[in-house]
Amino acid sequence: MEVVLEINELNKIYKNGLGIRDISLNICRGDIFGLLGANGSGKTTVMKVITGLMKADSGDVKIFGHSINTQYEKAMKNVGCMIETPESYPYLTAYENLKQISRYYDYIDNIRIDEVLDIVGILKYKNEKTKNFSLGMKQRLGIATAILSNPKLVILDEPLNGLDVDGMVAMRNLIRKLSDEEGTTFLISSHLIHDVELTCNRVGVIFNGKLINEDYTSNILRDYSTLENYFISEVDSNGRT
Ligand SMILES: Nc1ncnc2c1ncn2[C@@H]1O[C@H](COP(=O)(O)OP(=O)(O)OP(=O)(O)O)[C@@H](O)[C@H]1O
Repeated sequence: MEVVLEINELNKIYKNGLGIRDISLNICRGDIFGLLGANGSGKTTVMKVITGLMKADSGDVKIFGHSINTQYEKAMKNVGCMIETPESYPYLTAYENLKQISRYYDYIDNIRIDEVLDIVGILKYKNEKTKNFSLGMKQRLGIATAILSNPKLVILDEPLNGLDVDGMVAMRNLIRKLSDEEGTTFLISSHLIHDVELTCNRVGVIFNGKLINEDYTSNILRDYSTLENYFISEVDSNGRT
């Protein structure tokens, strides 16, 4: 199986002693990997380091075989991401925001912009300035931005934040469709366990900055009635305080 994302012994400790320790993980083509963890467990830090927004203290990350330390542009060429709260130009419309992004690529036309706005359910707000967008609409625009260039690896930090039920179901369907039909690989962080159970084929549990376990969702659900029970059991056996 083609390894898309290879994380080797990644460490990033902030001055206050918090951060992530010894994270190693391989994610393969077509995987929808859910990184589950409580608030402050280290999910965003992992994603920031993987995408080069923050430099690791040690360790390496390879994306499509290219190290983010030594071949950053090649590594990130086929990556789309949304880390923390998505930002946009508030005085531009949704369309104009995506048009700005499209200028980095020579193959994104107006049809593709409409297509992604439609996919995330905000086509009807195409010509609205984003300063008037609700949290859920901003989140949808962030996801549209992440998938605009048809990336092969999509990294989404808490993609369901602020989405209503329809939005959550639509996002889940979109992720699964891209994975099934295009072989798109996803790394998603979330603390919404039920949604991870329904969306992800693999799950990793991060606790106090360490990846304490990871497995296929189907294996987990063979041993536990719900992913929540697995999560609680893993965290308890790793010394919840
Ligand atoms: N710049 C920083 N300086 C110091 N500590 C930080 C910094 N950024 C994050 N932390 C701490 O590192 C730990 C991991 O934070 P991180 O944001 O990665 O967690 P998270 O799992 O994404 O949390 P959440 O679900 O609340 O977004 C937390 O305890 C946080 O307080």
